[in-house]
Amino acid sequence: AAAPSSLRPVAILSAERLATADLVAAAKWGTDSPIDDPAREQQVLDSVAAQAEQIGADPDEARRIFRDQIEANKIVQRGLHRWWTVHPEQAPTTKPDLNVVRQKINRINTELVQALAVSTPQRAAPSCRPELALAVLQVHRDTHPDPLHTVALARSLTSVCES
Ligand SMILES: O=C(O)C(=O)C[C@]1(C(=O)O)C=C[C@@H](O)C=C1
Repeated sequence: AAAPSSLRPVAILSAERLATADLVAAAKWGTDSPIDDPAREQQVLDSVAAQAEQIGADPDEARRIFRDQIEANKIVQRGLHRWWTVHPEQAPTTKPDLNVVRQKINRINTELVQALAVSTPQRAAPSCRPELALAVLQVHRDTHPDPLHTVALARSLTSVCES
């Protein structure tokens, strides 16, 4: 069997980050908090750029990749809010604490910055796209995401391969 790809943790952590979108969507559902929170996005981007720099990775690349992660998160949140608008009986009945969810997102962000740094050579290689596609298929097989999360996972990874 082939050696496990260093891109696999990147795909797994991206899927874990997307799973938090369900919690964020539930936290914001029925409140005045909009899905788009530019101040929080800036905080996330500044933080991952600083963490990347600290471990000798490219901070601008971290910003680029996490912009995609955030866009993907919003795809899931918007999709769920639309779904719950049409099917109110399926809307969540308990509201997670957004600050607690953000602490979880922060932890995943740190792990993802590290996984991206480890996979720098693989991300620069011509084999990145097929390797990443395989990693996504493996995550898909292991986690059985719904179509919304599948689409969003692809969106979250668009800048991971450097060429
Ligand atoms: O923390 C939030 O409020 C989120 O919705 C999560 C998140 C993210 O992916 O980090 C996504 C959209 C917001 O604009 C800010 C941040």
